[in-house]
Amino acid sequence: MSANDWTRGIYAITDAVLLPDDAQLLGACEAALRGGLALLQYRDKSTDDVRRWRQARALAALCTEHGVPLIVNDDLALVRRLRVEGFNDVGLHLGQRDGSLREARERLGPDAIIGATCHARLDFAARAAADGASYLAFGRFFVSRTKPEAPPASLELLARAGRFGLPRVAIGGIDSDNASTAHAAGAELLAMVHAVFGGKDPEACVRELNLCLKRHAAKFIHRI
Ligand SMILES: Cc1ncc(COP(=O)(O)OP(=O)(O)O)c(N)n1
Ligand SMILES: Cc1nc(C(=O)O)sc1CCOP(=O)(O)O
Ligand SMILES: [Mg+2]
Repeated sequence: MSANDWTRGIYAITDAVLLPDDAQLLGACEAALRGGLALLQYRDKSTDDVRRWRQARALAALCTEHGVPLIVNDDLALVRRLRVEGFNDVGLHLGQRDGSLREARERLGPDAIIGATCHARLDFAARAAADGASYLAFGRFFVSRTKPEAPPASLELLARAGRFGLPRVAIGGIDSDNASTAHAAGAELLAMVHAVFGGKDPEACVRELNLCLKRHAAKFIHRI
């Protein structure tokens, strides 16, 4: 099991354009992990199965060293293969068109982390929660450089999504300027691609994001 609490904090997502080869991918992810991630997602939309397996396996080993769960985007078969190899902390993220969450839960068992994209829809969130999701992802909340075409969502949705009792992920254009706003609106996890992997220093960037969250939490505690 992972040593850290994965249910709150910074959730970094890889990008094959920003990190085009193994050395860049692993170097940037190791730096981000040193900065203090709650979760790392391997997101590679290519059909290069050999590369996807090699990279996912290397990331799973890296995440195990840091006690942070690796989440694989879209690909249940890849997650199952990694878990057979002993990477028991590897989980899955599914969008609305990525197959049945209920079936993924049956195949991966009760302990696997399985996340669901809910866009701006509480009905999607209700179904995902009933089907066994571990977290619910909403967005996009801001202008996204990685996925500008993702449907927009407004922050007030996050408070209403609290009724499901699952960690809420905010995604889409999150950065150090707006992270505390999304956190204040109810997101326990802040997912981002460009803010972490679009710059030169993922470690410093994740440290700064964690500081933003800490400062925000301290302000809140001070007020009550
Ligand atoms: C944490 C998180 N939230 C949302 C998504 C988007 O998933 P999806 O809608 O399936 O789109 P793709 O990422 O597959 O293009 C995500 N990957 N992670
Ligand atoms: C993969 C993805 N899904 C989104 C959604 O809204 O469902 S937004 C997004 C991209 C997030 O990247 P960035 O932090 O660079 O905006
Ligand atoms: Mg998907």
